[in-house]
Amino acid sequence: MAEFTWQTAVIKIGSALVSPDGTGCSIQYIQHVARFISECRKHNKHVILVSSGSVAAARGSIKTGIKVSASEKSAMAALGQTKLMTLWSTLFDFPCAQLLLTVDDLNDRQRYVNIKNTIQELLDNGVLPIVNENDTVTVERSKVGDNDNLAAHTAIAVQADCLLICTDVDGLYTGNPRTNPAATLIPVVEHINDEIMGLAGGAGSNVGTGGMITKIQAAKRATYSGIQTLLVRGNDPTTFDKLLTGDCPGTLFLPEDQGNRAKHEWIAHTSHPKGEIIIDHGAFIAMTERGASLLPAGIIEVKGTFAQEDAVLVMHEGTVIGKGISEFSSAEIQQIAGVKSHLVSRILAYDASEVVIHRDNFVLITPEKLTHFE
Ligand SMILES: Nc1ncnc2c1ncn2[C@@H]1O[C@H](COP(=O)(O)OP(=O)(O)O)[C@@H](O)[C@H]1O
Ligand SMILES: N[C@@H](CCC(=O)OP(=O)(O)O)C(=O)O
Repeated sequence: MAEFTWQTAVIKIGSALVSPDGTGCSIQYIQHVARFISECRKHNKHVILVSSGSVAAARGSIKTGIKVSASEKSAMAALGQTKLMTLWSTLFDFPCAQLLLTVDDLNDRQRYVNIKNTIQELLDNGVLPIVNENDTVTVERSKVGDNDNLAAHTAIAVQADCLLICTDVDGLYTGNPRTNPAATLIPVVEHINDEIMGLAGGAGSNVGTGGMITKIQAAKRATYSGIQTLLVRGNDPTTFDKLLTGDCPGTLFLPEDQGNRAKHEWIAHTSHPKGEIIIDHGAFIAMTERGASLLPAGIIEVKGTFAQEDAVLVMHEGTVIGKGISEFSSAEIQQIAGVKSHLVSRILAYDASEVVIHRDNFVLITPEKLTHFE
């Protein structure tokens, strides 16, 4: 069994653990998770909980058709979230706080920073942050869609050093253990490649949403950002006894790359680009070989409509070379594209930055990496 240590963990609990029979919510399994969280906090570790189960908790309380409509599901989420928070609160002798997030919150730089600061403030005050997707307001296009990936985004935002995903199987198997008795548990994954992605099937219960696919996606997102990710069986109390002794049961996904900064992680993995800036060859060489910032003189064209501080793609000869935070809106860039930096303030009639994308707000991205995180 591998060993692992951590200081700040995001712990994700699936619906199957919150609602073992798919209707309502029960402390049957989550009491063990709560005991683990309380023990960790006594050892000065920071924990953020991402809890699924609001929809399952309300099943049977909202009249629905055979096929649950979007509004029925939203109503269930709204009602069930209250049940969920109440249940968790009864299991701790410290306060809990509710954070309901959407993908728009994570993609907007200002809101993302606010989420990070809010969680830090709660942790500093001894409060347990409990996160869920805001299913009441999200529509398909704005959903993270599953709490596995939401937990990974949260771990990146708070710069956690561990993502712990608790589910109803021992870990990642070579096939779905429910349907393939020959499937064996994989204790350690050093690199998440297509073969590993191919092992995952869908949800194992009628309450789960993400299945193993979203767990591996989440593990890839987190490990790309230097965050070790552990997938364990959360409905077995001995799992948490082992974790408390530093053992790690289940499947440990090793971090890919230490040292990424939180901003670069957000730029590369979480932000959704709102437009494109097409640059000339001189700017391409400067940015890819000399680590330079993007100056207005190197801009040929701007596409899309975006505001200052939005994430944008940087393009050269039809190829994405990276993502960055723009210091200017698309309208302003239309005015300053191709001009020398010392003329920018005169053209825009205010004391403006002389760079369009500062190097610290830019991440070179290969097309493969970009594809993965779209
Ligand atoms: N390769 C695999 N290894 C382990 N479990 C798998 C695999 N492929 C599919 N599964 C299924 O994924 C399920 C866990 O995902 P899910 O039902 O969404 O649980 P949760 O509610 O915890 O998110 C397991 O119960 C199992 O049936
Ligand atoms: N936001 C949803 C959770 C969706 C979800 O990801 O569920 P699961 O796959 O069980 O972790 C809810 O609270 O029901």
